Amino acid sequence: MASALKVNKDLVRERQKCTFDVKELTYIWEGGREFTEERQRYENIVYSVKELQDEVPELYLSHKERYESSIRKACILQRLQNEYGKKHKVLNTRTIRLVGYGAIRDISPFLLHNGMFIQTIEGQGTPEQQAEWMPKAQAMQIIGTYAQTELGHGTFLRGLETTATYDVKTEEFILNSPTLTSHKWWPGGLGTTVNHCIVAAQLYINGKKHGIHLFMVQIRDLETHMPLPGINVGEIGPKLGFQTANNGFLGFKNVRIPRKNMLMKNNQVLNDGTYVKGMNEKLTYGTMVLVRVSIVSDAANVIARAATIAVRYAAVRHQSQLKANEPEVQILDYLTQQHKLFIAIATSHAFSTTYGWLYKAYLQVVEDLGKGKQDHLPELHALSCCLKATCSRDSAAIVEQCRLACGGHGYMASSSLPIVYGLATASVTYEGEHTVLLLQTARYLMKAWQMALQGKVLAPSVSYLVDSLKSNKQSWQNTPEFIVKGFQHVAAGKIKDAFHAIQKHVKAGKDYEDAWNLASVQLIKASEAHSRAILCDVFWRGTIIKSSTASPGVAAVLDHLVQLYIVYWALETVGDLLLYSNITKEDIAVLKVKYEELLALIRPNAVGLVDAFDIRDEVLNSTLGSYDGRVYERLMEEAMKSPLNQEPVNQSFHKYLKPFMKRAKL
Ligand SMILES: CCCCCCCCCCCCCCCCCCCCCC(=O)SCCNC(=O)CCNC(=O)[C@H](O)C(C)(C)COP(=O)(O)OP(=O)(O)OC[C@H]1O[C@@H](n2cnc3c(N)ncnc32)[C@H](O)[C@@H]1OP(=O)(O)O
Ligand SMILES: Cc1cc2nc3c(=O)[nH]c(=O)nc-3n(C[C@H](O)[C@H](O)[C@H](O)COP(=O)(O)OP(=O)(O)OC[C@H]3O[C@@H](n4cnc5c(N)ncnc54)[C@H](O)[C@@H]3O)c2cc1C
Repeated sequence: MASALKVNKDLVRERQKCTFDVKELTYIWEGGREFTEERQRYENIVYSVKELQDEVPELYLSHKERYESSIRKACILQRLQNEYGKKHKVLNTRTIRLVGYGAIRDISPFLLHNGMFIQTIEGQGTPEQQAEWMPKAQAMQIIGTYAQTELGHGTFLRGLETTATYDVKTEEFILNSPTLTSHKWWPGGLGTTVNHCIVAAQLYINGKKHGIHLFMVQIRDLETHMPLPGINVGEIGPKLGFQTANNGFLGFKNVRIPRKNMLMKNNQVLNDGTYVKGMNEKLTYGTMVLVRVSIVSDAANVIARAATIAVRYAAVRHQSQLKANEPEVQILDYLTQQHKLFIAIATSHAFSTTYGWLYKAYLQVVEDLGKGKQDHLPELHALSCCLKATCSRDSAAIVEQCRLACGGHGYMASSSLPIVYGLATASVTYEGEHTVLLLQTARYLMKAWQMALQGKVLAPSVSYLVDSLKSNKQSWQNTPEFIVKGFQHVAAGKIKDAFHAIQKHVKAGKDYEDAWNLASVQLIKASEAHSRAILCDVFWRGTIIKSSTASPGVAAVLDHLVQLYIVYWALETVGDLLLYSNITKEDIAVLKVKYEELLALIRPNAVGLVDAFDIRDEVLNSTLGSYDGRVYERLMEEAMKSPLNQEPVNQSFHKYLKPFMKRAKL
């Protein structure tokens, strides 16, 4: 943090106004004091390494230079992380990712190694396979990625075209990419970084197709890094964001791998080619479930970054007068600005709380699966799909809202908001495209509704459907509990409507699949409403638990945030509430007043709330959002780093402009 002397006076004043203990909220936000202190300890190590500091801002480097710089830094970070793990304890993935941003600025080319390759060996490998590959992968003697998506298919996994054909004679699989569209396309690190891949391919034994399975494949020589025979590998080029993720393509021509390289925790292929089916074929998709759960946490973190930048900037920035002859006001004092930004703070807390709840459910399912029980797997799949979809989409919308809330300067790359948006919007697509995942949940919701009609016991996350089947005669109350119930009524109403829409099309003679497609806009709306009901319910209940041990000051701000989140969404979806619940026009008028009161209550704590996210300047990397609020000085300092400002006259003047002007005179 900058010394108090240099801090912008508006920020000093804002911090003096704060009514709660910022540190205490940081500990709550991060899941406990020990996590915060660990992260801070690791940050102090990482950010004191001179080699990780940029001489030239990353954005002025070429595509190739940026990649080389990110690899150099990723190697240093990995070494620091390993050393830290040996000396203290293994760092959690959130800390690794967060601190990594402060050095690499964009995505590490090792993200997929650390985020999916290792997890897949762990989740899909037999104990023998884990014993062979885990130590090497953890020590980075082998570097890998998760290569599933192809040019032709990302969503429809059953349509993947890469083949793995078992050769009984040699006890090997032969990998092939039979078409252009079967080439792997997108995997992070695949371009020029990794030497191993987990490859998703269609398994064939004696001409019979057994569907998608995962295979460990070495693609580059460990000494020379040259692609191995039969491997066609490269990088896919620049994208909207993720520039240093080193996404790549990959094709196979008769590449042979030993039988033991198929990940066989679930399904197996024996020496003689006998295929042994596992407990549930969808367990092959297990890593994706874990990453979808993690994306809820990622969404919370990405919003926290954008909110920190935008709120601090709004405290420093003065523009226009509220009253004539009075000084220009801090833009944070405009109610519309508070409306744009405070929901960002509240949403970050909502997602963080929901992640804690979802991750616990994930761990429970993993434990159950270990005992051969898979009862809660469909519920987890449904929850992870709709929450990943909703949280990633909301995060992209909120980051963009924060950027717009910074006016013109939010468009500057040096604000960091464009790069943060690039991260957020990518997550809407990767790990299961938004609409597609909402439809997966809708499939579950349709079954749940059918079960509710049959009077069967429902899983906890959909048990509200039973209540909504009973007629709801209670009058509306403007309490958080009641509004959450209102969201559940909305979700149940939309689920019911979508269900009836399908039935109507089926009765009219359509196949179920066509009826599904015809009802699919309603189906995604039902899924979204279900997500919102879950988010509000979990956030509300989670906050009560957190507040019960917090100091009064912190408990009060947590209460303001959760109420703001719930009331905001009630007002955003007021039409739905009018349709599906007992809310009245008068209740809505009361909610509008309540919302404005909450904005006023949060206003004095706005800067304190984003300070409590405790995001270091290195991670923010923003001219607008740094702790000291030296916005204008930093904008000018960063502009001066432009290569175009390193010489008084650029050569293009003599080469093009001057001759052009001369010709123009004639
Ligand atoms: C400096 C620091 C260093 C770094 C440090 C790093 C530190 C570590 C970082 C830590 C980590 C942070 C990570 C964040 C960022 C990660 C970035 C990731 C990048 C992106 C990666 C990717 O982007 S990687 C590819 C993802 N690509 C998909 O995401 C495909 C979607 N496509 C499907 O996933 C299937 O295609 C789709 C649609 C289900 C249909 O699958 P299908 O056709 O086979 O199935 P059907 O639809 O027919 O469904 C038949 C029945 O299966 C049920 N079911 C389906 N799936 C199920 C499942 N998973 N579990 C249970 N049940 C399932 C379903 O519910 C039905 O059940 P029922 O019959 O009872 O109704
Ligand atoms: C930054 C980034 C990193 C990535 N990293 C990896 C990686 O490391 N490894 C990897 O394997 N993959 C990776 N991917 C690929 C990613 O997982 C896929 O792009 C994603 O799953 C979406 O699939 P798709 O591209 O085939 O989209 P498509 O399915 O072609 O989507 C196009 C449109 O079609 C619609 N659509 C498709 N199917 C349906 C349906 N059934 N019903 C209704 N609408 C439908 C979608 O809603 C969307 O609007 C990455 C992608 C990105 C952007």
